[in-house]
Amino acid sequence: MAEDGMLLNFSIGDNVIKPEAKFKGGTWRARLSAKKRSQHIPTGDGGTNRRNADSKNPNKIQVPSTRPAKRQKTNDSSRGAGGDGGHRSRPQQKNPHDFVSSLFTSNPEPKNVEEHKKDEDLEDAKPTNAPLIDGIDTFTNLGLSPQLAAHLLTKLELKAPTAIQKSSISQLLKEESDAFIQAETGSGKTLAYLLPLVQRLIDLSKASKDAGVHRDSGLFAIVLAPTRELCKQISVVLENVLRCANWIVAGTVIGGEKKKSEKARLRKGLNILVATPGRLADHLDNTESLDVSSVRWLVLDEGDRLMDLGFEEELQGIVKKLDARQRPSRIPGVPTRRTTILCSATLKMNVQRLGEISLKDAVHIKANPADEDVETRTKSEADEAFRVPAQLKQSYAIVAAKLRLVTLVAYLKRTFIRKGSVMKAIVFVSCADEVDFLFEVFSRKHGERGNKTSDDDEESEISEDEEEKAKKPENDKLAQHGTVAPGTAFSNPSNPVTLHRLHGSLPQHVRTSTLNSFTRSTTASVLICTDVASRGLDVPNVDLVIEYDPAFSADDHTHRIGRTARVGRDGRALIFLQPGCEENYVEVLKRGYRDGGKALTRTDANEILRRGFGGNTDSDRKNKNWEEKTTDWQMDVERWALENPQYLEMARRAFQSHVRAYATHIAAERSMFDIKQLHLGHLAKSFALRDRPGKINVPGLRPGQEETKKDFKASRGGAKRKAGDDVPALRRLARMTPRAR
Ligand SMILES: Nc1ncnc2c1ncn2[C@@H]1O[C@H](COP(=O)(O)OP(=O)(O)OP(=O)(O)O)[C@@H](O)[C@H]1O
Repeated sequence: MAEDGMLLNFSIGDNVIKPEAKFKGGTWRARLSAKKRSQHIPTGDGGTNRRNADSKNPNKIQVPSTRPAKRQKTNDSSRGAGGDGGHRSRPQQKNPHDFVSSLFTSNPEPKNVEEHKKDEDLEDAKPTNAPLIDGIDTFTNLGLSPQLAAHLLTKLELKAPTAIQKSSISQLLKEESDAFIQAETGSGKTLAYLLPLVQRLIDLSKASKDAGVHRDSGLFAIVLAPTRELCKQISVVLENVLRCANWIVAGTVIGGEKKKSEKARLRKGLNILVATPGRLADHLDNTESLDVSSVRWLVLDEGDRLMDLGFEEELQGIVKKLDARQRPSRIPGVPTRRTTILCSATLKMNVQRLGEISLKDAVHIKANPADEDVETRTKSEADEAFRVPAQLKQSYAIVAAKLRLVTLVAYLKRTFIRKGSVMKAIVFVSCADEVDFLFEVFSRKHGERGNKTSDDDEESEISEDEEEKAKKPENDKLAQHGTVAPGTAFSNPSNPVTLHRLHGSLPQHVRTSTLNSFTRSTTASVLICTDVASRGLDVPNVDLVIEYDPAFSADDHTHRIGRTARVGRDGRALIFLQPGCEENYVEVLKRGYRDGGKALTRTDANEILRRGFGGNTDSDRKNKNWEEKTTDWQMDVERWALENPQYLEMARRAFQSHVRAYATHIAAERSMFDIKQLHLGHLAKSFALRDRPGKINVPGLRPGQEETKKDFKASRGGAKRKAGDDVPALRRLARMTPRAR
């Protein structure tokens, strides 16, 4: 049943039916309280005592409430979990099971009622990031050597270039000018800059027959990327391409391993270096054997992100050192000036600032030169312009704060109901603590539960199946690290799902192996992660991206959903928005499409719950069984948290970090993600909390503002700034602990 425990307990005979007594005499107040006492309306101690007495009565029966419960009540606080910040005193409850769920009451309604377009009603849009299979455009036509083109075809199975590869290969092979490469996510931008680069080095080898190009010839190109994961990925693509020109040597310096081994690699000699800016800056200062005098190509992959993460100063330093140390090369054919290439799906005009550091008269390379020209649009239009692959089906669900967790689990249950329909899904959240919390909730073992639900017997089969799977040697280590586990919350006997978690606070080797495990997985898998996995990562077969917490900026959103619908494949994305100001974000989502957002649909939040927790029949719909089942699931998670102190602490931390992270949406979007509009009590419920944790150090919050401001100032003063922290103070604050990526 939906209610967890009793609403009213009373012994039969004494209390059930009683003739209504008449009260005469005394003041009206005395008459009223005598009447209330006779009707068992608890007043002060008397009520509590009666309840206690009744709870000991073996004849007690449970009577469901006829009145909808308005607010949750907890046994450990006088503050309402409804989150009104009030301090009304409530009778103390002795038992955590004496609790009334308010999951479906007092939820705000969406302000915009929109016509529901169904996914099936949408026409499939033609992919905009697929290879050009018209037969006219081939890698050889674009100027790549037959040897390299043959290698791409036979060894890497790349039959034709994508549109951005077509534009950039021809441009970068024939001209020395700096360039911005801007194209949708998953359109093959990595090869768009690597192929011309490798071709130029192959050409150099041919031009200098005597000396040839080998590892001692000098470092000719540096590729910088913001994260280690991305650097590793770029380096794998590069190694694969270089298998047809194995005299050209590439290497990485990205940190996370001993500097000594990186130094040894640099000393041996490299022709192409892939690096993170911080680590490269370090080696430029401290590693004598790193000779950059011959560097003629500098690529800044995810150039806008490099700016975002506050790498600006480091980049400026790197560029200055490259300029100062540049010397004429002894290898014939090496260009005299250095070419800088910036690359991203969301390159906007603000990146010109980065351009001013290092780019001169840069050419803007776009996938389709006939596309509307950025230069011809106004600055604000250009700033707003970001495109998502046309075949990507995006939807949004307006989900009330209290219903967020149950809606997520319902959606995932439904997604994985049948084997094979969805292979991999990524769930993005705003902070590391929330990743950890959701991972625990969704991989709960039965021993850790509170009360058993009727579904448990069915689920125990899944659990055994899943445990078998987790025994696989490759997952063993990760299971020990606690980053891979059976996703018990949405697995079913015919389709066990493996759960992964990833964020920036995990040790690097765990991050790498968790990501590898998810990438290589050939069975149903879910990755819960922060934005550490949003940029550039190329994981095959991601069918679905869920933005459980909206991204901190529209750009980040573009990159997140870009993990699906890559190189012409289909993909779906769902974003959770709360009723109220967040609904305005739909307009931002629409801007990502050329057609004004026809491929953007609204998914009904109740429908998600009904399909996840109930059935599809009309009677299911009518009798609202799904509401009870949903409430049971929620109550079960709440009990699990209540009964396990470490999980309760985890839930509280996740809630607090989430609220802090919420305050760090970019200024331009803060009116849509307004922290003052957050209903903290309701939100607590989606963290399995019956009461909202008391103190959250976020400026701008309603209760305890003075105290909050003090805390904010204190933490700002005392904060140690980490590399990669952002410039605005608020974002820095949020990154100190909660939003480690
Ligand atoms: N010409 C091609 N034909 C088929 N597949 C390709 C081609 N070029 C690249 N790919 C594949 O497309 C995938 C995406 O490439 P890549 O990661 O370079 O995209 P991207 O545009 O950089 O995406 P993001 O903006 O998300 O970083 C990779 O798996 C790559 O192997």
